[in-house]
Amino acid sequence: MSIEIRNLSKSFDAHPVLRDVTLDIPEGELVALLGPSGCGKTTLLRILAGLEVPDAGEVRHAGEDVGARPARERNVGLVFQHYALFRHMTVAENVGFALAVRRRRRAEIAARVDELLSLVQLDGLRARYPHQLSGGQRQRVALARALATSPRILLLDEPFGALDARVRQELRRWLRRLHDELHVTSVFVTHDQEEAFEVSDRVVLMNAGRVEQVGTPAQVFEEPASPFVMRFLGAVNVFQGRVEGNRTRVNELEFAAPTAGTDRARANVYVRPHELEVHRAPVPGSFAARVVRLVPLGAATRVELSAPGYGSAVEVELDVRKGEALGLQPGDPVHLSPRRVRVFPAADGELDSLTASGL
Ligand SMILES: Nc1ncnc2c1ncn2[C@@H]1O[C@H](COP(=O)(O)OP(=O)(O)OP(=O)(O)O)[C@@H](O)[C@H]1O
Repeated sequence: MSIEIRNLSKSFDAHPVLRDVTLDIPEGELVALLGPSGCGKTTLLRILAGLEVPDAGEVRHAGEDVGARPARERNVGLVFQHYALFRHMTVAENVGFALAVRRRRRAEIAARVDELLSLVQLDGLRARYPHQLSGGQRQRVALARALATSPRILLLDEPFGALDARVRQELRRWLRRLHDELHVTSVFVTHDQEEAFEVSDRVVLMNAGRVEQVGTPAQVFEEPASPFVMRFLGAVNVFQGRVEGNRTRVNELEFAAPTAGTDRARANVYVRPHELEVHRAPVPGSFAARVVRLVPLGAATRVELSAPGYGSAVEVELDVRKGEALGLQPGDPVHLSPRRVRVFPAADGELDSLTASGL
């Protein structure tokens, strides 16, 4: 079932938490709401579920305004980070609970529970109690329970947030495969970029109650719409520039002018660490730097450098073989050339915060 969100706003104690949020989620898509803590992801999810009432705006399911429908009539499945299972019930009883409440026939419940337990690959654990399960298994039971009534929409709020890194990774892949099988329209809240990218068809980046950008993982990473998106999606170097005509100048280097807000005299040039090339000798478009530290990261090496005029903490990520070929050592003089940059107008006050962070 598709979800259309129109101009949603919500405040708590006069503090705006959602500001004019508009979003379309097509039928069968898995969308991740991604953003820093407090940006309003959970509030948006709770409004979709009917657990919270917006101050303004509309939520439609397949075109129908569901504002007046209470949560139990919205046919949505919910999985929360700590959506505790019933402790005194077995796995099978937990999964069948919603059907028992609806007074479905015993045989029907048993068949559906079998089907769901096999779907979440927990057939063998049906007689166990929640305290006899691992955290990952519990969340799979919670998901099976949420799916019991065949909801048309699945809402997941940091479902793997309390699990350790390896289990999280396994469950992400598992959830993605499950979604490919079921195609239930799903909204997944996370503050973890990797998780959002791995699981979802599209990512909704939220910041301070607003939607900053919506796109596929590749789109938001490759074409960030704002400095916020650029900074939120991984490490980035920021060089302060001056806009001169249709160029942005950073010391001796020139880049394109920002596409929006060109009335501003200052712009920031953003370069991802893997998009900076390291050379032993100067090349056109390069600037001088000195290696401070090398950090092995497995398949890549992080090189930390200082570059007068560019910053005392410039970061480069090198493929490990390229790093070996260059044979870098702390103290080595090198030259850096950006392979790809994004240029955004500098916001008021941004210069100060960048200066404070060491640039
Ligand atoms: N019932 C409530 N009463 C008052 N303030 C609330 C309530 N629910 C949420 N808030 C506030 O609204 C803001 C947004 O909260 P929300 O839980 O939606 O953010 P979030 O992006 O999901 O954050 P997190 O990732 O930390 O869960 C926060 O400042 C929070 O303190």
